[in-house]
Amino acid sequence: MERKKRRKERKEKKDGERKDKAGRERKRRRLSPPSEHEEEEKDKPDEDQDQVAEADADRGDKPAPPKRQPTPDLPGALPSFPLPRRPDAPSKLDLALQGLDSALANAEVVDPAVTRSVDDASLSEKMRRRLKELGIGELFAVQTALLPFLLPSSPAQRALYMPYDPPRDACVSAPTGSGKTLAYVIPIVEVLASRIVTRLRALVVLPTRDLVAQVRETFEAVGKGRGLKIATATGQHSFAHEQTQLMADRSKPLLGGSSKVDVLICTPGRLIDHLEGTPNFTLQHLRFLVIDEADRLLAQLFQDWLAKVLAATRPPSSLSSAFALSSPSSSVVPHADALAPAFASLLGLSPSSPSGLLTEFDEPKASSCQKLLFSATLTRDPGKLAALALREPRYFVVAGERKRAQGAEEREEEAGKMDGVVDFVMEKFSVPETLEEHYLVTSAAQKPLALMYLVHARGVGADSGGVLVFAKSAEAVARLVKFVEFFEEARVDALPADTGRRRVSVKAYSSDLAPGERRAILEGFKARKIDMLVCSDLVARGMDISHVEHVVSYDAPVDVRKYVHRVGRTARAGRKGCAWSLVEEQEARWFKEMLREADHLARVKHVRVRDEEKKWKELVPFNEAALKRLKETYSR
Ligand SMILES: Nc1ncnc2c1ncn2[C@@H]1O[C@H](COP(=O)(O)OP(=O)(O)OP(=O)(O)O)[C@@H](O)[C@H]1O
Repeated sequence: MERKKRRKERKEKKDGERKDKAGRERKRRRLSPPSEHEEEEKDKPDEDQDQVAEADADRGDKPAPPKRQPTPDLPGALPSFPLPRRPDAPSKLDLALQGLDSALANAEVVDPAVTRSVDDASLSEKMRRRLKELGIGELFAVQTALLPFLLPSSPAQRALYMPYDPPRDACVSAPTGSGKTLAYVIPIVEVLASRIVTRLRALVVLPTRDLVAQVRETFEAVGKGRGLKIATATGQHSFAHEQTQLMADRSKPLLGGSSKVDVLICTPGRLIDHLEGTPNFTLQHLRFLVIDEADRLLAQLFQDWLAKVLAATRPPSSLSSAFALSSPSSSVVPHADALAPAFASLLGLSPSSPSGLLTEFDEPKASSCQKLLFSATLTRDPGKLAALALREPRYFVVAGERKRAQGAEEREEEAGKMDGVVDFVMEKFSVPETLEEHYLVTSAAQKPLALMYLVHARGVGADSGGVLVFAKSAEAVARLVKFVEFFEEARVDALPADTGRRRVSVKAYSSDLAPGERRAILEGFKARKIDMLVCSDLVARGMDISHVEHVVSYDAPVDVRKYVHRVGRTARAGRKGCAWSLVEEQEARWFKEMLREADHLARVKHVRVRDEEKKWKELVPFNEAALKRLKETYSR
């Protein structure tokens, strides 16, 4: 009884407290106006709530504070100010194009499928004939786009000097193997073929000696029979030898310089050596300055090479500074021979013949040098491009078919066209359409076996054309070559004597080798005497070996540019090719992230290999034998 009574008292007390609280709340509501929050909750339509939720999801952070509503206008009251609105987030396109050079925003996006018959291009009869002799009947997309720009139909715009209407510069971004070399070689040969006197009129700068040799071959092939003199300067020969090859007259200072060659193909280091140390070496007559693999060269600013080269193409401020670089004895009055028009003012500046009269020499004239930048991964870094002081540059972007097709589905045609620019600006590089890409995740210990599995179970190399294998360093290259040799010995020894016992022949190609050795190995590989070339990133850029069907990144590339250049050694000039990346387990996340950021992951197939697969198991004993021998060799 007593307990029941206490329970009843407790219940009555609680009810009383609850009533008091509700009463206090009612009173508070009567006294104060409804809060903004409450009002909004009441009035907000469902749509609005959805939008807020979407915006929150977009930002991926805490829910936004509720929106304030404008106070309703009361009769006779002043109109209320509109409440501030959160601006819409800028689109990917707006962000990418922000602060961008208008020339780049207006880049010409070229469809890689576009071609043009050599007969329809505005080329000389001699050039058409020569191209056909070389088996070139159709111009590729980058050539189709660039030729009308570099070879306008008006003869005045093909002139060697254009002091009053200088040519515009160009930046060209096109996939690996798309024919960028011919896109500049053909116009240069066509324009220079009209020259009477030999002057240094075209300078092509490349990052490696091997590329210099390759581009020289192209110039010689295309320019055959046109009388142009072509030379290289890479430091492979002595400086004195190069000087004799390049210079016609070094005995007396000549204002117009002297040259035995029309076209010079060189590496930047040796170019600076000649600018600074070869008397009468001048760039004043340059009509073309080509910087191929431009992003790599612009990143190599040793010796400040670019600033010096650009300065040498422009008229100097004084006669003495004109000769400061190549002639230490500036007191000697140079002979006034054929100066380039832009440099003609130097005569008026001559300290020995001060001229008070205004003549044609005093008319301002621009340098006729047209700068042309090429790369499959061209930089869009405004700082680096600004250093080039480009003249009204035109941008040409050969955009991947796949990216354009996707764009066309989703966006307007114009926006689809912008895709190429956006991809270029955002460093999402195109690879050839004919390229198939794969990656395999493996443990570090099983990587050598994974390589040999690709060779013997997936048709990579040997019987299917050449295979290029990239390793991370010269040392890694040497080691891998030894492993493959030991593996092949063990495999072939296990075969019955009547099976032909053909081994995969393998060679190293790295910076450890002398240039002559490298050339011989490359020739052997091109002649298919070598099946597998194991190399460092030395050949990743620009090297054109047409029969390479497979590229294997034995060590994963460190960035997406390296990836693009490595895989681009195959699937060139419209041929098919396969790229394989062996990725160690601990690198897999990073590798995929790298490709995802470049919008490229979806294109690269993940290949899975099971340990119990028959072919894999068959190769295990050879792998073990090779590793054992490798260990013995390196522990000696
Ligand atoms: N119009 C053409 N017809 C047939 N073959 C061509 C044509 N243009 C170029 N080629 C061939 O295509 C191959 C690749 O050309 P090139 O080396 O110029 O490519 P690239 O764009 O400079 O590549 P990378 O970026 O890797 O340096 C070469 O073997 C070249 O001879």
